[in-house]
Amino acid sequence: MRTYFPGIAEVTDVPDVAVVVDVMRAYTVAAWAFARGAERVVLAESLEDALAQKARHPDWVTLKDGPPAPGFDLINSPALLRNTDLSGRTVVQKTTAGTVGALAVKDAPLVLCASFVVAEATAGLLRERAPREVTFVVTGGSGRAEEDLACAEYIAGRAGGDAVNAGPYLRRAAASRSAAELTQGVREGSSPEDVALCLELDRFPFAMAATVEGSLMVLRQVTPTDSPSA
Ligand SMILES: O=C(O)[C@H](CS(=O)(=O)O)OP(=O)(O)O
Ligand SMILES: [Mg+2]
Repeated sequence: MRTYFPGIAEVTDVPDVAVVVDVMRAYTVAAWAFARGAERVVLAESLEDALAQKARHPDWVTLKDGPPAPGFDLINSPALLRNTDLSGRTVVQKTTAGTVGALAVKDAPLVLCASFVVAEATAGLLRERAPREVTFVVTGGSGRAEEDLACAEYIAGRAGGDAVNAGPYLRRAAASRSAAELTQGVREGSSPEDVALCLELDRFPFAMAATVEGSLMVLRQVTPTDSPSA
C-alpha cells in the first residue's frame, strides 16, 4: 500500500481512498457523538451552512469549534460532549480543520475520518479494502500538526498489517502544539480533559465513513469485519 500524507491545501487530485485525520479534536468528537447515539454527522461547509441546516431541521444538533455561539447547541470538545445523549440525532459539525479536510476530498470513492479513538477500526477497514494507494489528509497545522501526522502514520502501519507499538505515536501527539494549547486553555471551548480523551487509543470499535448524500456530506459509523492481524 502506497501512502501519502498531504495537508489539506496539498490535495490536488481526487484520491481513490482518503483518510482524513483530525485527532484534536473534530474526529474524536464525531466518534463520541456516535458513541452517545448520534445517527449521523453532517459535515457543514461553513458556520452559515450549519445554521441554515438547523433552520431547515430544528431537531438537528449544531456543533462548532471555538467558543459557544448563538444557534449552536454544542462545542467541539469530547469532554463537554460525552455526557450528552444524542440518541437518534443528526449532528451538524463545522470545525476549522477536520470538517474542511473531509470536504476537500468529498469526491473520493472512499473517505474515512479518523483519530486515535477509532484507529484500529480504520486500519481494519483499510486492510479489508486493500487499496493500492491511501491518501492520509493531515488536517491540522497546514499539514504539519504532529498529532494528526502521528495518528496517520500509526494507522498506515496497522493498515499494512505491521505490529506497531502505539506508544511513540501517542507520545508525539501528547507533545504536540495542539495538546499544549488545549491543556493550557488557549483554545476557547475546551476542557482540561480533552487531550486525554483524544489520546485514548481504540476507545471505539467502529470507523467513520463520509459519503455525499444529495447536497450533504454525511459521516456514518462503519464496522470492519476483520479482526486485528497483528
Ligand atoms: O476545535 C479544535 O480543536 C480545532 C480548532 S483550531 O483549528 O485549533 O482553531 O478544530 P479542529 O477542526 O477540530 O482541528
Ligand atoms: Mg485538529
